[in-house]
Amino acid sequence: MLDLLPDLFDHYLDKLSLLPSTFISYGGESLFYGEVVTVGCFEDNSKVKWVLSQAGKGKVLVVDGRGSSRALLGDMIAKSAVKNEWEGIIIHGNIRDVMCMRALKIGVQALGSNPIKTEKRNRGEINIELEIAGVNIQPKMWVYADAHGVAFSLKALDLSVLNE
Ligand SMILES: O=C([O-])CC(=O)C(=O)O
Repeated sequence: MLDLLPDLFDHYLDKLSLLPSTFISYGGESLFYGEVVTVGCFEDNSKVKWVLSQAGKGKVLVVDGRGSSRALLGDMIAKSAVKNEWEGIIIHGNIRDVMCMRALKIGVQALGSNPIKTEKRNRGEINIELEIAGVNIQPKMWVYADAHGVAFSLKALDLSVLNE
């Protein structure tokens, strides 16, 4: 299965909030979903690095870069996320090492790329409520992503109905 969002919206239109931003899929997996973990940060990806060094099976990290221009994710941090079994990473901001990302078995979506990394000064917050492009995002919500974009739901949706 490579397309998820069209069927998901056919079944669950009222339960989903689609992010209006245009994300680019950079990871080796274009379709991914899971329970939301959040980070909010500005020009400092210390918390992104720390969170992705923890166990992530069934989870997707959603990062609000709050208008940061420097890269909030690179290949080393993404490799650590793969090792720790994260399903995916969604960055409302930029990433780097974009060609390496394609080889990694993980979903990565971001607004764009920037070759310069941030300064790690341990600033930023983990598991806070985010407001991205008018969509309220809370930890433990569920997120679904594919080439069509990124959509959130309050609870996990039953995907078995999509094959009916
Ligand atoms: O360390 C960083 O900020 C980003 C990076 O280059 C990597 O993850 O490889």
